[in-house]
Amino acid sequence: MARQKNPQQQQQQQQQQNSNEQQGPQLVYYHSADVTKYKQVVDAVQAAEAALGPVDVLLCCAGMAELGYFHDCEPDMFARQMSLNYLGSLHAAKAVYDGMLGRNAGHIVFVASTMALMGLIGMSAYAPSKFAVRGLAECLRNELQGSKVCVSIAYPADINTPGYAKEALTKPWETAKVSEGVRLQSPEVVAAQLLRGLARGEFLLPNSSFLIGLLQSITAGLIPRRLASLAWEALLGLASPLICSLVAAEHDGVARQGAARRFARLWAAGQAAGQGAPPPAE
Ligand SMILES: CCCCCCCCCCCCCCCC(=O)[C@@H](N)CO
Repeated sequence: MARQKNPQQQQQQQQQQNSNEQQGPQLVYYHSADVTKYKQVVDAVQAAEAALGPVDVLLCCAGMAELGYFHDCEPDMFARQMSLNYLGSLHAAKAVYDGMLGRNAGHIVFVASTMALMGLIGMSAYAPSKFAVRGLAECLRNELQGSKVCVSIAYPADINTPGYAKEALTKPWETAKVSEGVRLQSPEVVAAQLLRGLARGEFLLPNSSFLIGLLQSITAGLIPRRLASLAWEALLGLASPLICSLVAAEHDGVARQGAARRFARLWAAGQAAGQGAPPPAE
């Protein structure tokens, strides 16, 4: 947890900011916590606020991806993903929310994923946990109208981190193949892009991948737009049904290629039990 200046309150805090800079280097405080446990998150926020003062910007970026074919995933895995990726973000937001409203200042930033905008083979536990983060962010965005607390969300694609290396170990080849279409991003580039959007106070943060930026525009939904985005989206709207059909057809083609191998065990079991139709020929 690091304390950052709230872009919306820049002017108000400029004086304090200046005096902070005069006093010396930026202060950094950390306190590790398991975000799946609400009490631990509350304790971490309290400790951080005691050390540095009230939270101006909350960045909810704790998360992890557990990938695999739906039939290989234990029911517990779905609960774990919801607990970490969704409830983890919820707990952090909840822990700072009343304080931010009390001060009528603050910024809550959710780091979701491209997988909050679309579904993909191998992502049946992970994607819904990120869709849930989007749902929460959109609810809070609307609910916070009339206050000076604001909400933003980012939908980054694959980022080159230790977590990414770890998820590769269980990533179905179809998932890997489809993800190849979007370049692996460096954490620095993603973070810099996110901060640029934050400084502009936008709900939908910009994406460092052009393609995912397009997907963000196409799937932006019921949120307000700037005039410039309206014009761009209206144009894009003409082409997007075609673009989406082509991309989906590409993804479905990859999934079909793997079906015989992916479902071999289940189909064999069905046939052995005398229930199954023979697997469709390729
Ligand atoms: C205009 C439309 C273009 C659409 C192109 C879509 C291509 C799909 C790319 C999937 C990328 C996967 C990102 C997952 C990131 C993540 O959170 C992972 N680290 C978790 O596994």
